[in-house]
Amino acid sequence: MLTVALPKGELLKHSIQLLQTVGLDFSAFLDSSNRQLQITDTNGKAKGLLVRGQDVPVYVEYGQAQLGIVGYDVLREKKPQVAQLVDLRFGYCRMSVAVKQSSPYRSPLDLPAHGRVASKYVNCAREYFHSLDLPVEIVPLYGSVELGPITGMSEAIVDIVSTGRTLRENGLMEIAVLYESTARLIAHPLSYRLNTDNLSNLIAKVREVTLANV
Ligand SMILES: Nc1ncnc2c1ncn2[C@@H]1O[C@H](COP(=O)(O)OP(=O)(O)OP(=O)(O)O)[C@@H](O)[C@H]1O
Ligand SMILES: O=P(O)(O)OC[C@H]1O[C@H](OP(=O)(O)OP(=O)(O)O)[C@H](O)[C@@H]1O
Repeated sequence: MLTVALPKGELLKHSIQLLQTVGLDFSAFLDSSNRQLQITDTNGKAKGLLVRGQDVPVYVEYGQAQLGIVGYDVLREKKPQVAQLVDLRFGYCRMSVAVKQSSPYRSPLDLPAHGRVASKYVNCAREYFHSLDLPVEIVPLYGSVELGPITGMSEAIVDIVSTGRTLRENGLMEIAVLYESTARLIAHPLSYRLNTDNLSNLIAKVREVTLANV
C-alpha cells in the first residue's frame, strides 16, 4: 500500500488539507487526543506516517514511505537521496543570517573572522560562510537559536524567518538571506521510476491542485 510520510508541526495542517483534495484523508493526525503515529486513510487507499520534519526524507530515502512532504530547508540541510517533485507553495520561510540590532554588523562580511554563528542548520550555515570565504565557528543548537546573540554566546545566527516576529521580539535583525523555502513533495526514487502503486497519478493530481491554487 502507498505510504506517505507527513511532517509534524508547522506543515502538518496544510499537508493534510492538500492530501484531502487529492482523495487521501489523514485528518485523524490533527486530532490531539489521537496518539497513533501510523494510520490508514479513511478510504483505505494509503498509509500515513507522522514523523518530525527532518525525518521525513529518511523514511522516503529508505523506501518505507514512497512519498513525503518536507520543507526545502530540510532538503538543503540534509541532502537526502530523494526525488524532489512538486513545490507545494505553502510553508514559506527564508533562511537568514541575523544579528543583534545593537551590534555593529550590517552584513555577514562585517562579522569578525573566527566569530561564532549559532544554528540548527549547521550544513547550510557552514556552506554559506565558506562561500563568503569567511572562517566562522558554527555552534550547533536544537532550537531557540535567537538566544545565541542575546546571551553573547554567538555574534550571529542562521535560522528560519517567517513573519520576522521572533527576531523583532528578541532585538535581532536580518542581515542576509541564504535562500527561500517552501514545502516540497518528495518521492523514493526507485518507486517513482517504477511507478509503484500508480504514484504518477497521485503526483499529477497534487501538481494540478497546487497550480490551481496559484
Ligand atoms: N515560522 C516557521 N517556523 C518554523 N518552520 C517554518 C516556519 N514557517 C515555515 N516553516 C517550515 O516548517 C518546517 C517545520 O517546522 P517546525 O517548526 O514544525 O519544525 P522544526 O522546529 O523545524 O523541527 P523539529 O520540531 O522537528 O525540530 C520547517 O522545516 C520549514 O520548512
Ligand atoms: O519569523 P517567525 O514567524 O517569528 O518564525 C521564526 C521562528 O520559527 C522557528 O522557530 P520554531 O517555532 O520552529 O522553534 P525552534 O526552532 O526554536 O524550536 C524559527 O527557528 C524562528 O525562531
